[in-house]
This record gives sequence, structure tokens and C-alpha cells, in this order.
Amino acid sequence: MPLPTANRRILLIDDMPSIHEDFRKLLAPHAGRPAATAAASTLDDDEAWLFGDAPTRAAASTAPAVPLDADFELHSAHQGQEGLRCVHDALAADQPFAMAFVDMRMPPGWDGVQTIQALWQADPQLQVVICTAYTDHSWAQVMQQLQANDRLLVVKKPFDAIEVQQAARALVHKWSLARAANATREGLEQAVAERTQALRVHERAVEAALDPILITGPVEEGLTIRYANPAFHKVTGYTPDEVLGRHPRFLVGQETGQAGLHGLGRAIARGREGEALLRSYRRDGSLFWNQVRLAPVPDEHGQATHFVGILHDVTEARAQAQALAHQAQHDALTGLPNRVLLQDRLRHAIAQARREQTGLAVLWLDLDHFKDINDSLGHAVGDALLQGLAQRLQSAVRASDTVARLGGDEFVLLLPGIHRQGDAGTVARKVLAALSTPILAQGHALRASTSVGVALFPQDGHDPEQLLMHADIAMYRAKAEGRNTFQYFCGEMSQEAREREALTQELHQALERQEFELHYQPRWCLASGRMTGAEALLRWRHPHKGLISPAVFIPVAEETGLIVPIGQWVLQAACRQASLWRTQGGPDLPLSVAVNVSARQFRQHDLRRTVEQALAETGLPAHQLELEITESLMMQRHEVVADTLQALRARGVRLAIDDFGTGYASLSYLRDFPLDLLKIDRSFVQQLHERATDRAIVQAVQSLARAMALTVVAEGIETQAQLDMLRHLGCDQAQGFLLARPLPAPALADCWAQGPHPLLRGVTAAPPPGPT
Ligand SMILES: Nc1nc2c(ncn2[C@@H]2O[C@H](COP(=O)(O)O[C@H]3[C@@H](O)[C@H](n4cnc5c(=O)[nH]c(N)nc54)O[C@@H]3COP(=O)(O)O)[C@@H](O)[C@H]2O)c(=O)[nH]1
Repeated sequence: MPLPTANRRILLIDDMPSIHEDFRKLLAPHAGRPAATAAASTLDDDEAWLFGDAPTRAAASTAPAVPLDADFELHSAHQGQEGLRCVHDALAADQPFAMAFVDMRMPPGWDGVQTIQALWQADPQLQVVICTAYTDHSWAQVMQQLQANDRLLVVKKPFDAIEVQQAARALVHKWSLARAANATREGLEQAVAERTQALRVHERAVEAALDPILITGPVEEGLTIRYANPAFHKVTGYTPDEVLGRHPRFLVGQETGQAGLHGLGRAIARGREGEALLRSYRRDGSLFWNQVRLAPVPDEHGQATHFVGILHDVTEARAQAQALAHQAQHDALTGLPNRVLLQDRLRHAIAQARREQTGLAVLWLDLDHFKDINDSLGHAVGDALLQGLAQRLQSAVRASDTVARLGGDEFVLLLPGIHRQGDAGTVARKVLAALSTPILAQGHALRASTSVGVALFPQDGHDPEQLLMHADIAMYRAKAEGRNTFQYFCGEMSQEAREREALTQELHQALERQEFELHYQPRWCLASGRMTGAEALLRWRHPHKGLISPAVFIPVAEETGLIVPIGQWVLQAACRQASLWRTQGGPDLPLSVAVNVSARQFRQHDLRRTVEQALAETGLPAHQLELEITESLMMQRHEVVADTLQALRARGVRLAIDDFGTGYASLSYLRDFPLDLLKIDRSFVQQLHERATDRAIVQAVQSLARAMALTVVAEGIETQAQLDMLRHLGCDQAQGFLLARPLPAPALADCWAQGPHPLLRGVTAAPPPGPT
């Protein structure tokens, strides 16, 4: 530490003014003298100037003064009290005196001893010279009273100039040294205090840390534990006493071959930091995942004297991360792999198939009529069905196969190691068979038939996207083929899929551009031969392709949901037309109009409101509107369908079952639903002559309907023979190409105007024939 700037401030306390003069000459000879004089002075001049011829000076002159390299700064006080004030003032101004010359006898004030005691009390650093010719006390007593003789010199009068100067020089220098030593000591003390506090902070941090911390000795001493913080005990269950002196490896139990341990070992050997994830064990034997960070503590030569190990129990975080990863790759409802994981597995399976020169199959499954179940029985039942289905599928295939759910009712099976196309078909059949037994879903035994599309690697695609797309396309074909079946992908299907997509786009546009129109197929009363109503049949007047049959686009409209807005339009247009006929023909033209309503319209739309709106806007009496629904609709949740039908019926709308006899529903719906008409499907009509069973069915339907006061309409009559037979069988009404094809609205009005149908004029219905 550098010496503080030299302090040459001296305080002289003496009651004799002449003494002050003498000291000034001796210690500050240049003060008040012109610089040139001072520079030119010689030793003799100085002596003469200093001591002159005063009595005390005569004695002093015996020891001539040495020229000073610099003046001292001399301050005067003539009494002890005054001297003390000077010391106080100097300290307050942060300009302490380095030393003081104090006269021993200064009547009437304090004597030298009292003065010095007071001065030291104010400034313990002050160096003091007692100046005296004699003393009232012995020197031993003086020294004993002052008790600090290392800061005290005695100069006896008469003064020796050299002695005074040397005392001044020496004590001023001593003051500076003492001051520097003090500063150094204080600095050191402060550094030690700060360091101690810093250590306390670090120690506290280690103690308070939530993560376990271990400190070991060096490798040479076996890397044994020297310290374990409280968190170590909390996390592992081991007390410090149980671990001190042990190698930290004991935490991994028998699992000393862990890769992480090798990594840490290398870091320790190189004296570097290391990190590893270790399977570790608590005192109670339970596993915890331990993220260890190890840091050497090097000495001044870079040698590690200790290692600090910070342990982090990541068991929970790891479990959460794993759960999240699982969640990201699995379907929450069924727990099956989702699309992300499926694609990953598919990529691996393709790579493996390539390596092993084998094949694989992708089966795309879509539940038949799942939406009906979901909407009619509720989502909880739908979910339970999907869960049951997931289990069924898993047990139908091998553990090495993947069953994934892509969402909704779409599942995919990935079958690696398929060598022949037939093998995939075998699995598809197995799956269909597995689903043939009903699945119990929240108390409902549901038969979940499915349509399956099969795509094979390598022939149907080389990457996951292509294979999935082609399996999906094949599934659509399976659906088109009547569902509950499977189809292999073939090239032409891609074309079909593209066409279906294009058709969907065009249907959207058709709705916007109002390219739809309705044709009306009349229905005739077999007894009177008069037209009773007409079935509204949708047509699409395509700007380039001409008139398109609904058979082409209705299935796509149903699939895509477009049937809902299209159906709304049909209902409006049919009611408007029937109302127009009524206006034109008056009450004499009480034609009812029949509108086909698809199951999807029931599902996705508030049909009651649509019907109500159509009737209200067109003014058509409700009893002139007939809604044709299919038997499959009856399969849906009874109460919902029944409620809607009841409400419509209560409103006066008539209800007909279309294609009667082709669905799978139980006949109980005839009892449960408020029906008005049964329309016998044309498949029974067309072979009436060839098939006695069809005749029997028609006859049975007729009897049933009569018993339930329902009107029976036979549709699809193409020949006179069919007409005759139906008349014999007692049908109420007839519809078919024989009588009239679907007609544009104006043509239908003309047809009505012609009165009873020529083929039905003057004929009365014959009694039903006997059994054949
Ligand atoms: N949801 C809706 N479905 C509709 C609507 N309009 C029609 N459709 C359905 O489209 C299917 C095909 O209808 P279309 O081509 O109009 O055929 C109808 C008749 O033309 C046809 N028909 C009538 N008589 C005969 C016949 O003697 N021979 C014969 N081969 N075909 C005949 O039958 C169809 C009417 O059938 P159906 O509805 O079952 O009474 C068809 O399924 C329509 O339902 C619509 O607006 N919405």
C-alpha cells in the first residue's frame, strides 16, 4: 500500500512566545521569507537567522541546524486547552497534526502531562515531544502517567537544533508510517470481513438450496463426500452422517454401468465440469432420476482439491415430459397412436421393408354410420363405441402391428412384413369379422361395421402420405361398394377420388349459381285414376354437362354435408311450386308434393324450423306437404326422430316411408312413428311376376298398412302387368315410368289438366289374388 501523502503539520504548545519563534526558525525557516533569500541561504545564515542571540538560542546555537529539504507546517498554541482545540479543529478539517511539541510547564493551564493526555484522547495517532528544562515529576512518573511512550519523545531544554529537527523528521515520518500501517490493517480487516461475509452467504446459499449438494475431496483421496447439504437429506433420505466419507457412487446402487457415470468419470479424470442423468436410489430404495452436475474446485495450480456435485431430482419433470410426449403422439380417447406417431412408425416400417425387401400394408378403416350413432345415442355412447372398437381392433391384429386412430371414426392399421396382397385381405376379413359381434357401449349393444381400404407397399406408394391417401381412397370405394367390406387400392381409384373432389367443388358452385331444379313425378290413385300428388326430384342443370341425375351427386352431397343446404333449397322450391299449382288451379288442384329428406338433414339441421319456414314463406297448407324418409332414419335415436316426426305430424305434414322393405329397421317403428304412407320399393315391384316372394311381401305390406290405416304407394311401375298386379294386390296409389316420368313443373300441370290417367280410366281396383 502506498504511503499516505507526507503530513508535515506540527503543533507547538508552549506558553513562551519566544519558543514559538525559535521553533519557527528551526522547522519552518522559509515561511514568510522571500524565495530568493531562502534559495541563497547558507547554513551559517540559517543558524544566525534561527537563533540570533537570545538566551535560549545561545545554547541551541551550539548544535547548528541542518537545512531542511522542506518546511514543516508549524501551528502554535500557548496553552494545553488551546492546543486541544487546534487538534479538534484539525481533525474536523481532516488535516490532523502529525506531531506536537508540548511544553511541560504552562501555568496557569494544564501542564504537559495533562495536555498530552487530552491530546491523545482526541487523536491517538498524534506523535508528541515533551519539551522541558525540568519537571515537577520524575520522568518515570511522567512516562507511567502517559503510558504510551512509543508515541512520545522527550527533548530537554536548552534545545539542540539538530535534535529538534530530527525529532520532527522522525516523528512526522513515524506518523506517516503508522498511518499507512493503520490503513493497511484496516484494509485487510475489511477484506477479511467482506470475505467472511461472502463465505457466509455462499454457505447459506448451499444450505438453503432446494437441490441436494455434495462436496467431495479430490480423486487422490477417493472422491469421498465431505459435505452434504440439508436438501440432500430431504431428497435422498440419507443423513450427512450416513454419507460422509463415502463415494457418491453408492447412490446408483447396483447400476454402476450407466452411461452417464462413465461420462462423469471422464470429466473427473480431466478435472472438468460434467453433467449426466442417472438412475439413482433414495434411502428407501425408490428410484429417482438424478440430473447431476459436477464441478471441480481447483487450487492455485489448477489441481482439483474438491468436487461440488449438484443433484437435481427430475423424476416428476421427466414423467411430465413423457406424458406430454405420449399425449402428443397418442389419441386421448382410445390411447392409440395418433397420426403423428403413425406416420413415424410408417416411415420406419417403410425403411425396414426396403432393407428387408419385403412389403407392408396400410388399412384405412371408417366406421359405417358412426355419425348416426353419435348423433342419435349421444357422444358418450359414441366415445364408448370408439374405445370398444379400439380394443377390438388391437386384439384382431398382432402386437407388432400398429392400430392408430386418426380422429373421428377413422382408424388405420399398419401391418409390417406383408408379403402377398392376399395377406392384407386376410387381415381385413379378420377385422370385419371381429367387428361383426356387437360392441357394448354404455349399455347399448352396437354393431360397428366398417369399410376398409387397403394400400400396399411398395406397389401402391413409396411414402407414408401416398400410402395413407391411397388406403383412404380405397376405403371410399369400399363404402361405395355397400360398406362393411374392404377394397384394395387400384390406380383408377385415384382418378375417381379426384373426380369426387371436383364434383364437391362444383356442387358448392351449383348451389351458389342456382343450377338446381326440380322435376316432379306424379302419383296416381289406382281407384280414381286421378293424380294425387307428385314427388319432387332434384336435377342439376350443369352448364357444360347438361342435366345430371341426383343418383350421381346426392351421395357426394350427403358425404360432404352439402345435402343440408341443398335439402333446404328443395323444400322451399317444392313448397313454392305446390303453392303455385294451388293458386293456379284453386282447391280443385289439391296436389300434395313429396320431398325426400335425407338422414343427414335430420341430424345436422333443425328440420322442424326449415319446414315451418318453407310453409310460412310459400303459404302451402301443411297437409299438402309430404316428407319421404327412409327406414335407416328410423334406426337413429328413437326419441329424437320421433319428437321431430311427431312435431311435423302435429303441424299437419304427412309422412311417408320411402323404399319400404329395403332397410334393416324393425317394424316397431310403424307403431312408434306417426306415419301416413308406405312407399313399396321398386325392387319388389319390378319382379312381381317372376318372384312369388315379392308378391307375398307386397301383399303383406298391403295388409299391414290397411290394418294401420296407412296409404300404400307402389313405386317404379314400368309395365302394365306390374300395374295390374299391384291393383290386384290392393295398392292405393302408383308411381312409375309407365304412368309418367318425372316432369318439369309446367308439364305436370298439363298432365293434371288431362284428368284421370288413360291407363287407369274406368278401372276399379280388383280384390287381391289368393296366395300363389
Ligand atoms: N335427399 C334427396 N334425395 C333425392 C332428391 N331428389 C332425388 N333424390 C334421390 O336421388 C335418387 C335418384 O333419384 P332420381 O334419379 O330422381 O330417380 C327417381 C325416379 O326418377 C326413379 N323412378 C321413378 N319411377 C321409376 C321407374 O318406373 N323405374 C325406374 N327405374 N326408376 C324410377 O326413382 C327415383 C325416386 O326414388 P325414391 O326417392 O326412392 O322414390 C333417389 O334415391 C331419390 O330419392 C332430393 O331432393 N333429396
